[in-house]
Amino acid sequence: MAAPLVKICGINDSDALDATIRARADFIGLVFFAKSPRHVEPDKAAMLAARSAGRTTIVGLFVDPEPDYLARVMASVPLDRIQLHGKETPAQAAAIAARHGVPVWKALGVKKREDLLAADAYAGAVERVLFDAKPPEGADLPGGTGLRIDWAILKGARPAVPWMLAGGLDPLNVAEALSVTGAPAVDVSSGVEQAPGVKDAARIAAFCAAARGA
Ligand SMILES: O=C(O)c1ccccc1N[C@@H]1O[C@H](COP(=O)(O)O)[C@@H](O)[C@H]1O
Repeated sequence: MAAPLVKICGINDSDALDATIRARADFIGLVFFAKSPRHVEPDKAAMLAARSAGRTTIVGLFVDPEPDYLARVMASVPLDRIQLHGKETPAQAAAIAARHGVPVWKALGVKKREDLLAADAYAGAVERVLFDAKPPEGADLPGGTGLRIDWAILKGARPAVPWMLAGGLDPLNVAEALSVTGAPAVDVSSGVEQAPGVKDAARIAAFCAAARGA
């Protein structure tokens, strides 16, 4: 089986970026959501993108973005992918991809097996869906919380769109998560931090190694 693709999300400073590039992560995520402890302003994001100098693929994470805000970020930060982590419909996701000429990923909250069916509606609209744990009702953050999906739900899952596993992954559990679910790609944020919004270089390296060794 091919090595899984790895995304490290919530990169917000040069040290974290450099650690992620050293660990050869396939994707880095920049969070554009003011309520997140990982939020980056567009000018800082542009600096991080320039520093990465094409050595990784940059994913911009948005939650139900206002069109003007998304356009402002896209004008100053060379994002390779747009990840939508709110309640965006397939039509909205397709419109964002068309308007900005960038493939879109759509995060879907999963608590039970039927939740996986939501992926099918995004076929043709997005490049990839991202299965994340469903946040509790009324939660401030729709992701980046360390909550985990019951991986057994994903056993044998064959969504109509390429997919990625997220939610509560860390260096110690990612190999088991991959082995139970067969996920082709994984995404982590809080599991490679020493405090909310503060990435840990050793945990980033350990996560990438564990995912590739799985
Ligand atoms: O990382 C954030 O702060 C964030 C904010 C709003 C929506 C999503 C966010 N992160 C994404 O959430 C999942 C799971 O994160 P974790 O590993 O459980 O902390 C992941 O896809 C992040 O990209």
